[in-house]
Amino acid sequence: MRMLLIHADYLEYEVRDKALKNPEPISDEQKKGRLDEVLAVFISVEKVDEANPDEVVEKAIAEIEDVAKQVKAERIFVYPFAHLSSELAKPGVALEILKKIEEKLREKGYEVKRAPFGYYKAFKLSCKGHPLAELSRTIVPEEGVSK
Ligand SMILES: NCC(=O)N[C@H]1[C@@H](O)[C@H](n2cnc3c(N)ncnc32)O[C@@H]1CO
Repeated sequence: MRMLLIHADYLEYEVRDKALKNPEPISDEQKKGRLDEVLAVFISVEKVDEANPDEVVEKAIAEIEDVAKQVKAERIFVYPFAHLSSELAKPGVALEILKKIEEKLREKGYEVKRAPFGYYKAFKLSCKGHPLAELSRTIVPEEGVSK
């Protein structure tokens, strides 16, 4: 799994077109979304993650929470982003992993939104620009090392 974490004044998106034949079904309300004072987490789920999805979810949560605490972010935007890797996991597995990350972060008390899966989306992002505002992490299952 590859993650790009951006601490932002806001992130807003608007769904444009389908990027998959069968994208995630969404309500009209989910076609647009915005969070202010947010840690935006752009995530590419990778083929290697298919070996142990639950472990990858746990490691991702740990990394995201570590950064959220450092930048004092209470809101997290989980953003499916297929552009951080050339070894992408199958859509079905990727969506399940992203949903679990969303659910577990919410259980930990964060306000969480997840952008719709399987669509092209317009988005606006206002990065805060402080030293910890732009970070990346790589997560692999089993003995993998998070960077
Ligand atoms: N920016 C627009 C976009 O990325 N759209 C992507 C994601 O929403 C989603 N997607 C498919 N596979 C994956 C994956 N392995 N990891 C994350 N998202 C995925 O499906 C779209 C087409 O790849």
